[in-house]
Amino acid sequence: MALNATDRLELSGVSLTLGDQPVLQDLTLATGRGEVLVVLGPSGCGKTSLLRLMAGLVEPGSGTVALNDAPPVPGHGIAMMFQSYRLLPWKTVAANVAFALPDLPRAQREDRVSEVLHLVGLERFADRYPAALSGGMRQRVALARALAPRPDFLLMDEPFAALDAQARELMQAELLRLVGASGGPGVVFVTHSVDEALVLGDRIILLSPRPGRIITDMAVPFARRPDPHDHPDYPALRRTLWERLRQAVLTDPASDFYRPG
Ligand SMILES: Nc1ncnc2c1ncn2[C@@H]1O[C@H](COP(=O)(O)OP(=O)(O)OP(=O)(O)O)[C@@H](O)[C@H]1O
Repeated sequence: MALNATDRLELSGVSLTLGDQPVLQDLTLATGRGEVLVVLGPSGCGKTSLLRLMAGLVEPGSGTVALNDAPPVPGHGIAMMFQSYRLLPWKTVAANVAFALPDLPRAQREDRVSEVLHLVGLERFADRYPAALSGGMRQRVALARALAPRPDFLLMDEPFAALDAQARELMQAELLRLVGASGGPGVVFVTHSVDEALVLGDRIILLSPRPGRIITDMAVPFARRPDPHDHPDYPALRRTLWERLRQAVLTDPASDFYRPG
């Protein structure tokens, strides 16, 4: 996929230690607006820490992180989404989305809120409270809130992991539709699921157990196709990723699965 040269998120030789734990080691990668980069890896390998580095919430111990050639500043050009919806229960859907646009004059803010609620199909629910919505709908509100300030990049930390299978599939399709639209952000999407990685990713990086290193960086040959599961390359790629994940976990001395000898 051709990356947009003007909106780039780049890591160069990045390592991170938290407390006395080396968490990430020598990561070099670049992504751009319009790409869905999936980060796959075993538990505790540093996936969330990688997103926090990209958002400017932590600084690397060595190496550099750059959003459009400058260190990322929290809240500028980057939005985050998590497994928990993090909605304010005492505010309506519209007010939750508006919360992401504190600097816009009121009329413009209302227009933008309507626009993004329309994008995610929730315009009829603008006056409801989160408690009255299903999990999938709440996650749509969180997506609308993340997209409202038109971020260059959307960093997503297992955002659909708590949804039931059907809602998860709908949200995956929704995300690809929104990213595919012109002006859609670049996405860095963390998941434990090989299938989710293959359905969503233009590119997949696989991290080793902690300290996380990139052990695979692959383009997905059927990215953005309808019905990716039916593509002839799907089973082989799925097997390859599973095998690499399994090997990484089995050879990790810190893993519960490690069996010496
Ligand atoms: N503030 C901290 N101090 C020390 N260690 C930390 C700190 N924050 C995270 N860690 C450790 O760093 C490692 C990476 O954590 P991180 O949450 O980035 O991994 P992850 O791949 O997202 O995990 P999971 O898949 O379980 O969500 C973990 O072993 C965690 O215990």
